[in-house]
Amino acid sequence: MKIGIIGAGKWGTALHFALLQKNEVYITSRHKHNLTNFVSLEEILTLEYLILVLPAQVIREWLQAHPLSPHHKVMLASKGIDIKTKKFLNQILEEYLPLNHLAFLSGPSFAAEVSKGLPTAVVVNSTNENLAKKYAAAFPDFMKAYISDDIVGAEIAGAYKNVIAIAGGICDGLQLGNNARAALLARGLVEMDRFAERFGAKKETFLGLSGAGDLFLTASSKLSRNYRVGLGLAQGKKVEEILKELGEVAEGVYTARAIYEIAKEYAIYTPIANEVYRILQGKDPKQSIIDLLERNENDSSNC
Ligand SMILES: NC(=O)C1=CN([C@@H]2O[C@H](COP(=O)(O)OP(=O)(O)OC[C@H]3O[C@@H](n4cnc5c(N)ncnc54)[C@H](O)[C@@H]3O)[C@@H](O)[C@H]2O)C=CC1
Ligand SMILES: O=C(CO)COP(=O)(O)O
Repeated sequence: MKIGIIGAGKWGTALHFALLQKNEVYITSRHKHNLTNFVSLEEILTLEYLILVLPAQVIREWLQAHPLSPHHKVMLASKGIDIKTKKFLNQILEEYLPLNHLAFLSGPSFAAEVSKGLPTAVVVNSTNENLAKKYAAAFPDFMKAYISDDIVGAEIAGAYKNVIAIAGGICDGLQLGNNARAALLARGLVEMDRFAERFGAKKETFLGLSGAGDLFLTASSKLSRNYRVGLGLAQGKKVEEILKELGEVAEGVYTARAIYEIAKEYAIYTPIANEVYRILQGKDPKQSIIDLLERNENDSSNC
């Protein structure tokens, strides 16, 4: 299969390494990289099967500047929610290509481990089963690719887990212990599912790789940029300083605001995401812990 990857950050280059095992893979980025088959964007756009791996907050402007053609098929590998429009990334891509030309990649997949060829499981989500199978078949033997049609669930799970991962970093940074982290991840998963089901997502998506799998991976490891943001916040650092030190994208910082605003508009109970948003705005993380431990009549569901 000939594949064109757009974006040569950590995840784009990891996918380039992995997919080269079984495919003819080309890659492009706004800056030149010394990678096999690094070509111009113009050359990439002559290919039919593409993978878009840019930070979520630039996807919309990138698509506006580089309109895709009707023959393109795109698998989006980014995770986030556009804060300007409050749209999920599948909603944005559907403005540029028909749904049956789109697939969305989700699941527990640190680029650093994929680049080492370590065993990884992902999910290719599409309403077009044949397209999902085609992209899934492109993955190498060390990456097991499942398929699903729950695009909304996968998109929300992949975005929301980054916000809970920031909370996980805060929890460990404050040395609150294993009991606290377990409670946080369990209640975070319930919150992710509660939010997503309002937009038609399937509960089973949150019990699988896209939800629980990616959440447990990201919210407990220093390999996660979002978890490391949480560690910095627990040390009292400002988010601007943390992101400067990080030098890479931490999607949860933007997704937290998107979820906070969407949840307010739709009256969805999202206590953990709300506290992460408030901490990013300067609230003392220790006060957030106190507030989250307070009983609330909304807490009874899905214990
Ligand atoms: N790193 C990882 O382990 C994983 C990342 N992802 C997702 O993949 C997406 C990309 O993440 P990473 O590659 O890790 O980020 P990164 O920070 O390593 O790289 C981002 C890339 O996007 C490029 N870029 C930034 N602004 C741009 C613009 N306006 N136009 C064109 N290119 C631009 C940068 O030059 C850089 O090459 C994110 O949504 C992330 O959540 C998903 C799974 C794993
Ligand atoms: O999405 C990821 C793993 O599945 C990467 O997480 P971070 O963006 O927090 O590094």
